[in-house]
Amino acid sequence: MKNIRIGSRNSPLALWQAREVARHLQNKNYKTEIIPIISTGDKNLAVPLYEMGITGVFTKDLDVALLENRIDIAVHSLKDIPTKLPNNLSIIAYLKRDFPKDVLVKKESSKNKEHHELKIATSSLRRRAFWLKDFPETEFCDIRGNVNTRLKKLEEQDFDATIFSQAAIERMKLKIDYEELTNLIPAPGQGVIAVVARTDDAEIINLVNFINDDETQICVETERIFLQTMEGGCTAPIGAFAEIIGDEMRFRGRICSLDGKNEIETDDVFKYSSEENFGEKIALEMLKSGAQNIMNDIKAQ
Ligand SMILES: NCc1[nH]cc(CCC(=O)O)c1CC(=O)O
Repeated sequence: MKNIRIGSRNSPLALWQAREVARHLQNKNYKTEIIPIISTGDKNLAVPLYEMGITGVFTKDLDVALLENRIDIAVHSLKDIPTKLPNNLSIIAYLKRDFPKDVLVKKESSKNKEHHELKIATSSLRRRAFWLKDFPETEFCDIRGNVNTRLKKLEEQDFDATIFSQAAIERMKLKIDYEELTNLIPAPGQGVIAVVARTDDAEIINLVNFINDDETQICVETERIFLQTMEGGCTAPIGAFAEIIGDEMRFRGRICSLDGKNEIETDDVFKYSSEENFGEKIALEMLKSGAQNIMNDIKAQ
């Protein structure tokens, strides 16, 4: 039987996610091999991602490995995958979403501080802007590195708290206290593990198909088309979260100016269909009702 070569970034979270995909495949008696690949985004930890000016810093090196046939599939956090993939690469499966939310982690000595008193370390434009909307006085600083590195910096450096994806903390089984941030709409695709392969590799596509979760796919494809329609190639604070409730979809989307002062938000419940993706329609309506102005301001800065 074919040995499936799984490419992964070298971080503990990425490797956990790759092993999760491997476990599904092994359950069906497929042989797997995990091949760690150091990504551009992991090599340069000094610069915030939004300043690197390129998308796909975490995925590019694995894309090349796929196209050079050094691996058969690449496993990624969906939110790290740009909305447009290189020619001949496609997302071929989404694992069931587990934890979509962001969480706040405070250091022990700051645990009694209120939200507006915190100095927060994050390099996410979205987390910063959305937080500033509710607590405009908050001080922020940049932080990079994997989850463990960021937790170590939290203990050692001069800030009170940082914001993580809950999925990261739960997958790594970290024993730390956190607070769920229900107001902070997650990044499109957050909390979802995705598998990328060569579009013309029918054998792998058929073989991996069984791990796809259909509900997750419908939700994240809506979120990602929303993102793609909104951003037009520029990094902005954009959140999107879709969930299926009965035979309806609830979709929450938000775009915010960098300082959190202007924002356009939507919270809709509608009958979804697998033929029509509502993400584009919702984004176009929001662009008309003010989101375009916010995007233009962000581009000008
Ligand atoms: N930006 C880095 C990143 N990309 C995916 C995850 C976690 C897994 C996920 O949310 O799917 C993280 C860490 C974080 O946001 O704290």
